[in-house]
Amino acid sequence: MQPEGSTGARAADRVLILNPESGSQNHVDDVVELGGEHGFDIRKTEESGDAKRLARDAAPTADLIAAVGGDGTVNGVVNGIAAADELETTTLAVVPTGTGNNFATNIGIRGIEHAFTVLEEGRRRSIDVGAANDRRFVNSCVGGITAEASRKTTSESKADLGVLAYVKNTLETVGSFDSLPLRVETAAGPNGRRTQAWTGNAIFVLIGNCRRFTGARTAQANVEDGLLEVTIVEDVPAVNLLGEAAFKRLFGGDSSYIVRRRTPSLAIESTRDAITYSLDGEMLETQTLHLETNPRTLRVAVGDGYEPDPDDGVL
Ligand SMILES: Nc1ncnc2c1ncn2[C@@H]1O[C@H](COP(=O)(O)OP(=O)(O)OP(=O)(O)O)[C@@H](O)[C@H]1O
Repeated sequence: MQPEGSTGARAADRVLILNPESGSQNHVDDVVELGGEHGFDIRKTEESGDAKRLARDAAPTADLIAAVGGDGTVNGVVNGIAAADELETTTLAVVPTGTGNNFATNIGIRGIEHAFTVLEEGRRRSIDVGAANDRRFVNSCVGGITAEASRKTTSESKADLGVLAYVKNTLETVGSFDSLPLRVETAAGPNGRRTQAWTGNAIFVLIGNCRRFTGARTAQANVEDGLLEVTIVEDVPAVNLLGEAAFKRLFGGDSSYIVRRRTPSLAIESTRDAITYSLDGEMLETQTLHLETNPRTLRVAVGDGYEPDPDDGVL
């Protein structure tokens, strides 16, 4: 049986992986119609894990895979393409139908129709992919967010703060904060940067591939430099975190609670319990995490607004 939206001959070349439950869930008809017009074989996710499985199955024959959903769906699709070992031969397109859509925004995709224009006419760029133990991420990996706070974060807050919305919600919903006793070791990097170790109590550790953590939603990092942007939020007295302005100040340039590093790889060891990490919004619990970038390994269709190096990126 041909899957819904299939156009036969080109079906295996172009596969669209659609999460019908993402965002406000009213995008399905529009996407199925546009996908059909653009020659996509359409496969819908039915439960957690499907985006990865469908992408892994499609990648060996597909030239172009469109991930339709939010950051979690993009994450699943990228993990699936990686599991098939097809990162360098399959192009990823993103059709943003999630609530946050951080990654889509960073690569210059403005909406559903625009995404289809971009996948036909847009530039292709090869961007860095983050690896965290055996999983991949494109945007960010954040330790210290609770799974419950992550689930309860509103779309308005995500639209305002991006992934920092989860951090803010964790601060607001967790009564007494247990800080994370960590050892963070960053590898030697360019410009004479040497291996460095940081040991102490943190409340969050944030690693950005596509994203840096300055408090502004649009703080895109250079995604083609082979480096991860590491932000450690040191144990802060709770009183310093009250209110929106205080929260944004915490991540500001002159914050005394922030340690920043840029590195091609790092290891984070919790000296107590396992920590919950959010990889593009998908959870992972572990005591030891090894992170690295695979420089310029994911081919992505990008919009005109995408800038590989949004600023000189000096931290
Ligand atoms: N058919 C489905 N039913 C229920 N959950 C699903 C289904 N398909 C995928 N999922 C789950 O949806 C989540 C991904 O949602 P996604 O992140 O793409 O959208 P979102 O949360 O609305 O947007 P964003 O992450 O950008 O805020 C994953 O955790 C996945 O397990």
